Amino acid sequence: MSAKPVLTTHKDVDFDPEIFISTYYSSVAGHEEDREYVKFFLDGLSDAFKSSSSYFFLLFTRNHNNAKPSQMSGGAHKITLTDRQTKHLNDAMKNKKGVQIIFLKAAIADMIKSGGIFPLSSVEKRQDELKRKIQNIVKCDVTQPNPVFSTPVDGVVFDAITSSLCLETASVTLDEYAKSVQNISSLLKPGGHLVLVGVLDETFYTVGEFRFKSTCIGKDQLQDIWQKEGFKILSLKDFNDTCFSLKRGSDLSDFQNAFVMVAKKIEG
Ligand SMILES: C[S@@+](CC[C@H](N)C(=O)[O-])C[C@H]1O[C@@H](n2cnc3c(N)ncnc32)[C@H](O)[C@@H]1O
Repeated sequence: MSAKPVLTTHKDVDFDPEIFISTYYSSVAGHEEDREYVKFFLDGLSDAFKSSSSYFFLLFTRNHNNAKPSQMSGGAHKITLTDRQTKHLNDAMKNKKGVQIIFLKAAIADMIKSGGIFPLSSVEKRQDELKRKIQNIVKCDVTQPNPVFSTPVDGVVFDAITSSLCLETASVTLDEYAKSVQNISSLLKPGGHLVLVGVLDETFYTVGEFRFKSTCIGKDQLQDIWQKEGFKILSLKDFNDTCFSLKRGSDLSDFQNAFVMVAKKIEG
């Protein structure tokens, strides 16, 4: 029998992206307990970005074209990648065989086989295109008032931000979550768009020997917090409405639902 995972938080322990990917994203269906939630995210992001879901793993998208959400994937030509840990992002950029944190080749390949979003010939092209657009990889801590504090992007306000499965794991209480929302909002220009991927009603998720605590946030609380921060929610798709009810209680994670939200920071 394997040892019981150690309960911790992202503040205390770095997680291992290789174990994370092999656990949750080994195929387009995701982990068997998660019942195609990866496909739900890809489809949801595909709708949000219209022509591409390549930004699945990108936290912050900087776009100098003032693009609308439907134009963001094509329009964004300067992208900044951020995370609390940046080593895996740097490795992935340097080494094609490195951690495939940006492109889930297996997942994309499966989708192609099943007639999904990507034509086969475009996968490598998209990968190269995205690599060209990534200008910076910088550390960020969403729990801090100035989350991206390192040069060269300190003080920059972004045209669009995308964040995936980060906010709920960066904190534990709803108050802390709301503070992270405030911190992220300070990085987005008024009128800018946010594309947010997350899970609902989750208290933990497990990566290898560590069980990370998570903010247990419901759909209404999510909307409430973003609206109070001055965002207009343009769309909010959730897994249980779109696919089927998860109702899970697993050793891996206890999230009950997942969502893709598109919101706009209100001007003035
Ligand atoms: C569940 S993983 C999600 C990884 C990836 N974005 C995805 O969608 O699969 C959570 C990520 O949040 C990052 N993270 C945790 N706390 C953070 C913080 N305070 N600020 C920024 N990133 C944080 C972790 O380093 C990790 O990469």
